[in-house]
Amino acid sequence: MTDAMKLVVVGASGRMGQALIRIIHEAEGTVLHAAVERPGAAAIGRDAGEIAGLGPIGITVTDDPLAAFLAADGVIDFTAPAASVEFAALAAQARIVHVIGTTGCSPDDEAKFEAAGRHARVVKSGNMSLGVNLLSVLVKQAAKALDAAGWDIEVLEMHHKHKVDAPSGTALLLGDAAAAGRGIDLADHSVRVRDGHTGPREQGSIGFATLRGGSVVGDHSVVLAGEGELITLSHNALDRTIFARGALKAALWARDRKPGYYSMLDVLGLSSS
Ligand SMILES: NC(=O)c1ccc[n+]([C@@H]2O[C@H](COP(=O)([O-])OP(=O)(O)OC[C@H]3O[C@@H](n4cnc5c(N)ncnc54)[C@H](O)[C@@H]3O)[C@@H](O)[C@H]2O)c1
Ligand SMILES: O=C(O)C1=N[C@H](C(=O)O)CCC1
Repeated sequence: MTDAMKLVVVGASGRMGQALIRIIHEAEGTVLHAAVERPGAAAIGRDAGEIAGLGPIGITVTDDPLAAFLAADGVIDFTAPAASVEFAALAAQARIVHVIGTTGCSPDDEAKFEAAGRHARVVKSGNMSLGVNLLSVLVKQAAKALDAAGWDIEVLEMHHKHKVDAPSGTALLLGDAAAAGRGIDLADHSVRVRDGHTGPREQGSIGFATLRGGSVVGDHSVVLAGEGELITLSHNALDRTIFARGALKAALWARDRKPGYYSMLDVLGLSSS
């Protein structure tokens, strides 16, 4: 029997960090090895279980990721772009699994994650849920089937008021799926803001609309708008545990892989769809 996978949660006192600590605590086959927060965070020195609402579990939150990664098998990272870049270098040094859920990363950050995949087993996705990844496959198929001359594609998203990046990682993932279906590059065809006298819609563009408010966990719709009819493909996240469960699945999947840069579609066996 293989030993339980020893996981580090970075960003331990964040919304996702707490959800991850709870999920790891109840899951079979994984154990919380360490919990890391940024220097100066109120959680440093506190018990990780207390922070996540479990009661004490004997893991003290630290601000020393290098020491935390040393004897670990993997790190799960839902933090911020600069922090994830730093963790990618450390995970590559330790040659462990690095599951990255952080969104809002720049192309330069993405290049660093890919480079880290030469030594670490990196899994990165803008959305770790099964539902959104399956939705992306459907969006790709729909965009392929419906020609750009007759069908316009718009991606809508709403998240809680604390979210700091836009469009969401999921919206971009769905936009990428639509672009892949059409055989185009999203960067050359996306319209991320409309304001003032915009003129008519450019044929073949993929538009984004962002809403922020309240405690919405994550709602996404891809609208395919034709003459006289609309197709809407949607996903509503009701609870953050869907992302935490997906991240855990990714860590366990990556444990026996060779070093590389993987997506959630690889984990779910949907990458050839
Ligand atoms: N891919 C997905 O499925 C998915 C799902 C949910 C959230 N997210 C993304 O995950 C990220 C975090 O979301 P959240 O709602 O938990 O945010 P949050 O602000 O509640 O938590 C982020 C945590 O990271 C910590 N952090 C920042 N820098 C750090 C550092 N250098 N070292 C250690 N900890 C550090 C912060 O102190 C904070 O506690 C965001 O980018 C969000 O978009 C992705
Ligand atoms: O709460 C967030 O922040 C979320 N971020 C991801 C995104 O940017 O798509 C996934 C949904 C929740």
